[in-house]
Amino acid sequence: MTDYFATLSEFRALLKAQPDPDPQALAAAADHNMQLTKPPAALGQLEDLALWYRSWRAGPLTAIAAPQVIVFAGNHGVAARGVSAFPAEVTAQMVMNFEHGGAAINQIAGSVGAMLDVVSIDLDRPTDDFTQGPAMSEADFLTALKQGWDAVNPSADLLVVGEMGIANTTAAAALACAMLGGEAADWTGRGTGVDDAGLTLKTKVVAEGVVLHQGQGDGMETLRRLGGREIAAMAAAIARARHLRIPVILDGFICSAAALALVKTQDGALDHTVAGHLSAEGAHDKLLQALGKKPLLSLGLRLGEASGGALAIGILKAALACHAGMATFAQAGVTDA
Ligand SMILES: Cc1cc2ncn([C@H]3O[C@H](COP(=O)(O)O)[C@@H](O)[C@H]3O)c2cc1C
Ligand SMILES: O=C(O)c1cccnc1
Repeated sequence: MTDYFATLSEFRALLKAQPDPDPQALAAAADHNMQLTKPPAALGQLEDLALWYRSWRAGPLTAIAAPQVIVFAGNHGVAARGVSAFPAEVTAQMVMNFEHGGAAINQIAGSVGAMLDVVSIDLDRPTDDFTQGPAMSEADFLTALKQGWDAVNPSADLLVVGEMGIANTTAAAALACAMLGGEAADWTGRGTGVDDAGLTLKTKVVAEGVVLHQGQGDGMETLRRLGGREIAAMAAAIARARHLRIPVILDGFICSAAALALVKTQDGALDHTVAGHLSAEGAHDKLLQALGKKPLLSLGLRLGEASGGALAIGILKAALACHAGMATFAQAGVTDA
């Protein structure tokens, strides 16, 4: 199996040839789970998570030791339409903040013991305004996909991807609307906190983009037309993780829109992912329903930066710590039912 791509059709071919979960590892994990010192299913979803995780990472029973968080940053031409409560320069300023350890994601990643990588993609060159034409040329789109693919650390044992890009809730709403249908208003939320007039304008901009680009191709083509560099990179990183059998926790609304583009291109492309949290951004619940994912956490976050996904690393770590570290009934001398 080839593990790189020089063209978009090679990227699509890679998506088609992705590995599946290991049924033997899953059966062994289920058997082990039954022997642990607790009533059956008493750890609820933690047990499902452990079994799912082990089905992707066959091999010795171990705790999660090397989670990776990647924040991709990109700028959006559509920001010039006034769709964000903040100016576009904040994207680059926040990248500096990530590098100096001052953002929310620095603290959250640190608190769950994850390494944090920040990848800026052509911040000086915003994408084109998607209400005028495709956001990215094929060459720019391919470059962003490669940045995402390359950013995944092959020795990570869990991945969370997130983003920074002023105006990217507009791009994410347009992606969801184009791929899932409905009205622009169904998918457009307040992002960084636009007021009512801002929300009306933002909804109009989303509708214009969807009218221009809807039905022009598969998920990848929609991503090129309505997405952004950081959104494309997130999609490619999620795909690379599958290639490396690294389970992925999805973050909020924007990350979910990137994920949607993958699964609209290739059925099953998100089987190695779970939803970390439910974002307070308007349409995230509907988007997660479309992905068939139930969020692990619901804490009212509406930040992005991989923050909600990174918080859920703690849940997955605990699930695997129980699965790998608990004694069996036989080992502990506890009487089984
Ligand atoms: C200081 C600051 C830090 C952030 N961290 C993430 N975002 C989030 O807000 C942006 C999306 O919202 P919109 O579409 O309304 O621009 C993205 O950059 C996202 O990551 C931030 C936004 C700001 C202002
Ligand atoms: O859920 C998200 O990803 C989100 C919501 C609001 C602003 N930025 C990101």
